[in-house]
Amino acid sequence: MASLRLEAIGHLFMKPVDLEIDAGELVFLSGPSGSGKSLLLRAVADLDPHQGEAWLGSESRSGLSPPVWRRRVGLLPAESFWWAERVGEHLPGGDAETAKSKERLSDWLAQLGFDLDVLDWEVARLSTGERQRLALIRLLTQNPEALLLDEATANLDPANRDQVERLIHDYRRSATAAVLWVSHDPAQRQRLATRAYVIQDGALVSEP
Ligand SMILES: Nc1ncnc2c1ncn2[C@@H]1O[C@H](COP(=O)(O)OP(=O)(O)OP(=O)(O)O)[C@@H](O)[C@H]1O
Repeated sequence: MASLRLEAIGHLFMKPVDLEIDAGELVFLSGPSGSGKSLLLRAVADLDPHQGEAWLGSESRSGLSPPVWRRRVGLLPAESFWWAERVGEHLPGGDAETAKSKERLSDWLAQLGFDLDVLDWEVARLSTGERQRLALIRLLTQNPEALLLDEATANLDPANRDQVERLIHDYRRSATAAVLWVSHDPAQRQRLATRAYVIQDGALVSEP
């Protein structure tokens, strides 16, 4: 239930950005390859050196420890990182037996086309699209209050893309989460967002 506010956030390739996303609002961000979209999300998540400050409601990022900030402002990177052998090891209560009693987790898995036995799968066998969908579920299990999504549907076919869009929509509504979504897809912007920005010459420009 908090807005996400960027105050003069800048990095090596970008002029400082001021942007406020209301609680429950979804804002799109696009721009040419290499224009600095991912670096901007990483700066907001405090993963790279940068200037400026970010706020979640009235709480500043610098007032919170980095792990707490990153749990509350969840980043879905374009390429997810997996550190354990099996999918379920990356999720709280992520073994198939416990997950049965976790209605939300099993619902999310079903919504994205997985049975509970996916939790026993080895990460090494996951396709790119499976990784992407499971990384989203992993992120949501941490109950983030705001989302930073880096091309969340880039590797998906239209049916899976629609399912992911729906899940993010439902989560945004139920958690009243502010969402900043990097996407190259103008049709996706038309479907989902009321406000969109593009990075041009290192600056954030509002799109009509
Ligand atoms: N660690 C780094 N050191 C130096 N340059 C970097 C580093 N990370 C990214 N860059 C450069 O910064 C620029 C912006 O990168 P970024 O990943 O933000 O682009 P992007 O807009 O997300 O592009 P794409 O749409 O292709 O994903 C690129 O030119 C990239 O090569």
